[in-house]
Amino acid sequence: MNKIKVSAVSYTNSKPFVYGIMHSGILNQIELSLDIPSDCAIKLIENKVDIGLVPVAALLHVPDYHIVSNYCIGAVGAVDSVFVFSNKPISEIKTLQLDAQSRTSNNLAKVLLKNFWKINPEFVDHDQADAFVLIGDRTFGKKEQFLYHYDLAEEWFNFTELPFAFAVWASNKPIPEAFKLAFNTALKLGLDHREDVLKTLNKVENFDLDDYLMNKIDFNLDENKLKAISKFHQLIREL
Ligand SMILES: C=C(O[C@@H]1C=C(C(=O)O)C=C[C@H]1O)C(=O)O
Repeated sequence: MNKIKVSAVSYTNSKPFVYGIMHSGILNQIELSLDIPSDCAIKLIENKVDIGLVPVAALLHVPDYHIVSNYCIGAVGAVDSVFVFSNKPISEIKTLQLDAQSRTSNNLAKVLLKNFWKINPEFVDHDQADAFVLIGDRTFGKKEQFLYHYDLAEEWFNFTELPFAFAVWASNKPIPEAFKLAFNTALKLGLDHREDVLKTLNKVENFDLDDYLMNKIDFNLDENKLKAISKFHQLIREL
């Protein structure tokens, strides 16, 4: 049988999933790659992989997508790794630089700027902007370096009273039920072993990795996160 090609996110938030895949029998049915989120998106859209831990904003560009797991990269309130950083308060921001590694958070910033903060900054492609979006491990320990930091999952919660899902496991074609079952069992194994995953990680200054993987990232793709995804998609379409 041909192996199922899977692209997972290369950030710390996905380490429990990768641990689960590496420590279960499913590994020999999979060709696994670890990619930055924007590459996960491109690979799924261009059919270079069958399944991706894909930024939810990119699902709008996958014609026939199927969510293949009840797990995700989400948060209920603050996530602690997706920010707009600035030395000005949000109301004074005139220019904003997006994060080239992101698909979801860039769109989330645009949605919140328009609908929640109700400002209309220019999106620029240089690092002299008043503010910038940054996601993933590159944000760890950086909060104190700026006068203002806006956690976008927390701001989404303030705006909608909903949790948020940044990335979901989705395929671009139907996937056999038996594989899906084994895949989800592997993901669960990883989540159940987060303490072991944490033991393998190097300490990060000014950042609580334990709190991040045990509390801040919410891995369950429940009803309210699905509701959030559909609201988010609608707001992206209206941008
Ligand atoms: C919470 C995060 O979620 C992520 C954010 C993504 C995005 O903005 O496109 C995609 C995948 C996730 O890794 C993070 O990376 O910090």
